[in-house]
Amino acid sequence: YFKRQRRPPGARPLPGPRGLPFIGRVHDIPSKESWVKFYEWSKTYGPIYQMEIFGTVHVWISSEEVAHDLLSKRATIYSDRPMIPNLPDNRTSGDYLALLGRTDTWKSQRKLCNHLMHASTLASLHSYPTLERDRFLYLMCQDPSRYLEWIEQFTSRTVSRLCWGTARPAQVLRHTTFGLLETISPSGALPNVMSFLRHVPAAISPWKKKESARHALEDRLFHANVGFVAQSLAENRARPSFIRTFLETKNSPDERVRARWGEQAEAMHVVGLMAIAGALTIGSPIQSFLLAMCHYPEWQRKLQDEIDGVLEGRCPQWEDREELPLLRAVVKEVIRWRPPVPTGIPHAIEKDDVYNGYFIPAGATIHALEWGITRDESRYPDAEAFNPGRWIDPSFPTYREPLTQYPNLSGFSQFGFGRRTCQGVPIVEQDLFLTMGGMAWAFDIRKKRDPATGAEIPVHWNDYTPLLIAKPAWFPFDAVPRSPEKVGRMREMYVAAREQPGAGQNVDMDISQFRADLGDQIYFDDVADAGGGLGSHN
Ligand code: HEM
Repeated sequence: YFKRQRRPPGARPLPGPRGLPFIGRVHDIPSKESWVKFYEWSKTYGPIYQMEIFGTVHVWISSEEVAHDLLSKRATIYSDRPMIPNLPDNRTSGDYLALLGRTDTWKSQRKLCNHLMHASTLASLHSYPTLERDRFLYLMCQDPSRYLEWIEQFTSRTVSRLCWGTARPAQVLRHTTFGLLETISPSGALPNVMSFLRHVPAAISPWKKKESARHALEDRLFHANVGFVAQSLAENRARPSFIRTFLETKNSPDERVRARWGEQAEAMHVVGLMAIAGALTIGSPIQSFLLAMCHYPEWQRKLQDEIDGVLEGRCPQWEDREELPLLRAVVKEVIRWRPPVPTGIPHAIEKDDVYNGYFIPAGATIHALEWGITRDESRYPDAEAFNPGRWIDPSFPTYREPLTQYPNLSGFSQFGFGRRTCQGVPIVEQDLFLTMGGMAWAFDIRKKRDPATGAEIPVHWNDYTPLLIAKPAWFPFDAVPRSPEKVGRMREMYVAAREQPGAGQNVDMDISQFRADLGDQIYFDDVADAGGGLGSHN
């Protein structure tokens, strides 16, 4: 009744599936691949529809145009974030930039993040993704069946180096970060599904206990990392990193520069969030690339032809990007075909609004359904098919020139909308170009064959994990080195990468306190590079 009273005259409620009293529409949302169900509803109710879940209005958008109309053009009221029941202070605590409400803390953290990303293109951080890619290729060559472990090591080590100049914190970072994913995912910890459970007192809530232990460990890790960089800087041996850039700015003789970027504690959280985002997300498209190569060998051949033709046997480097448009198209198409954040990261609306005659109430949670957006047939004909050609063939609506520059990931819908767009795109772009290009250069990825019958062992098509960042379930495949010379070259690249500063020669960060804490709960990859491991978190 009150909701009806708030609705301006003439405005209609958005269409959408009806819910049950009190609980709303939760009973038939599947726990796996919920985004497919949300997309199916969009075919019945249109590109924007709503449903209620435990009293909260959720609006689902599966059109890029509508998402831009609301989240970008009306960003003044659509840039807040909803409260996460299992992390109720997410909007105010300042710990996680991406989850903050539209507060002053969010504004200053976003500015700092921009500054660090910009400054990093000037500093010599670019060597880290290449070094880690070289290590990754060698490990893949040793044992491709453990690809989940190698990919997680690649993403967390690369981002650790970018953030703190050392790969040592990578495994502890993995441990804390995958716990956070469960804490914040709508289908993760139970209070996010049944929001009333957040009122269970901390003393008896298993979810609150688990989250508080995880958070305490993460806090210690981030303090230790910043302490390590500060000490290295004082001893004049700090390697390039986001935190080093920040600390150097704080040492500026100009008082205004010193004041501009806030306090060290804030930078610690901003850089911590960058590390979390990098460790969590980038593995998804790397895994989806392997899946795509199993299903679309013809695109693997075309990609190899491009790399072999242009580079004459060399492994792709970041400097080669202008000359490899098909590789950039593959990177973009993998993200379109299997969106890493299929349900998007929700925004919240701060004031009542009317859009095309439909009422959207203040406080509603707004989801840009990335899965639906990538299935729009008018923009992506034959959307279910993996077709990198759509980015480089002029007959497709997504084609854009010049091919030395396009396709690229900048402004891609899969990185969000308006004032909350993803700030990590340059890192993603480089990591994916190097790993996907490196794998196409090094291996023939293909379905395994049964040794007894010779028949192909089937690989799933779309079996993805259910959390906020979706990854394909493990599948068997062969990664056959394309020549003995390439095996030798991979070994050389691996050895060269190990000899770089930061791989154990210089004085490096001491993580023994975490080793003592976590014992064999996690695997410290500096102990034995290619052995051990407790399985990935996928
Ligand atoms: C494949 C990799 C990635 C994907 C698909 C991705 C996607 C997204 C999406 C969908 C959002 C939400 C946008 C919105 O609310 O409209 C987001 C936010 C964000 N991402 Fe990424 N991201 C990726 C990697 C990264 C990396 C490596 C970083 C590291 C710096 C990063 C930093 C951020 C930050 C800081 C935000 C929050 C912005 C804000 O709330 O103001 N992301 N990302």
